Amino acid sequence: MASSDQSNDHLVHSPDSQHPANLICELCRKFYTLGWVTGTGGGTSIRHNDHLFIAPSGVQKELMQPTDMFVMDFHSREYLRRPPNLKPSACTPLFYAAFSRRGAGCCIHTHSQWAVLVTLLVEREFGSSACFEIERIEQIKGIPKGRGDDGKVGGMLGYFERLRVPIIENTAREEDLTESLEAAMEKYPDTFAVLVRRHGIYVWGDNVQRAKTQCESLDYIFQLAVEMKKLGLPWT
Ligand SMILES: CSC[C@@H](O)[C@@H](O)C(=O)COP(=O)(O)O
Ligand SMILES: [Zn+2]
Repeated sequence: MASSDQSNDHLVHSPDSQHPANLICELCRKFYTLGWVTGTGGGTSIRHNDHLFIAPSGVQKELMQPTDMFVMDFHSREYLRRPPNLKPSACTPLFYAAFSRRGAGCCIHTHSQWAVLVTLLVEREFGSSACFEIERIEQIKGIPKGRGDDGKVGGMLGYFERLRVPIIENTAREEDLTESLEAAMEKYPDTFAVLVRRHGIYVWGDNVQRAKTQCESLDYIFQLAVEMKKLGLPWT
């Protein structure tokens, strides 16, 4: 992309609070108060039509401005807008996997301590991927069941159904998680989230509202699961 395209400011300037560049900043401010994007970790990306809105790497995510956002073309994967002196989030290939493989409209990455603790409570399984499983908790109904053959979300999990969230092993560099995240998506076609051991979680949804509420439901369930484990109560 020509360097003149770096100043495509119209892509991120909008008085509309629901514009992706504005929303990412607002969401990250909220997520910071929850401990989800502390110390520059974590982040959020939104797809709007063929534009992907991506935050910079290594910045305080709760202080970002709309003009800090990168904009990538979904099909060519070229940057239509690159703020000077910033690098795109290292999570970009993982966000891209959610957009391209799952048709997501938003993907959230948190470093929530509840997500990290849950990954420490599930044994690493030799030769097969590990998975967090829980059932008979009301908040499970905040998580979608998966997609039908038509590609549409097939309703929410029921109270008596089991929530499964695959866990992948962490890597030294965020980008290097991409292959195992994609493998977990293949193995668990119904999942809307993947935990990363000792690191956090990626949660995606058809749109911002769904990704956010699913992430909130999961975080609530993880906190509960950690407390249940301390009390010796079974998850399933
Ligand atoms: C506290 S550094 C965390 C990063 O290495 C990474 O895990 C992360 O979630 C954020 O990456 P970033 O490139 O800043 O968007
Ligand atoms: Zn991370």
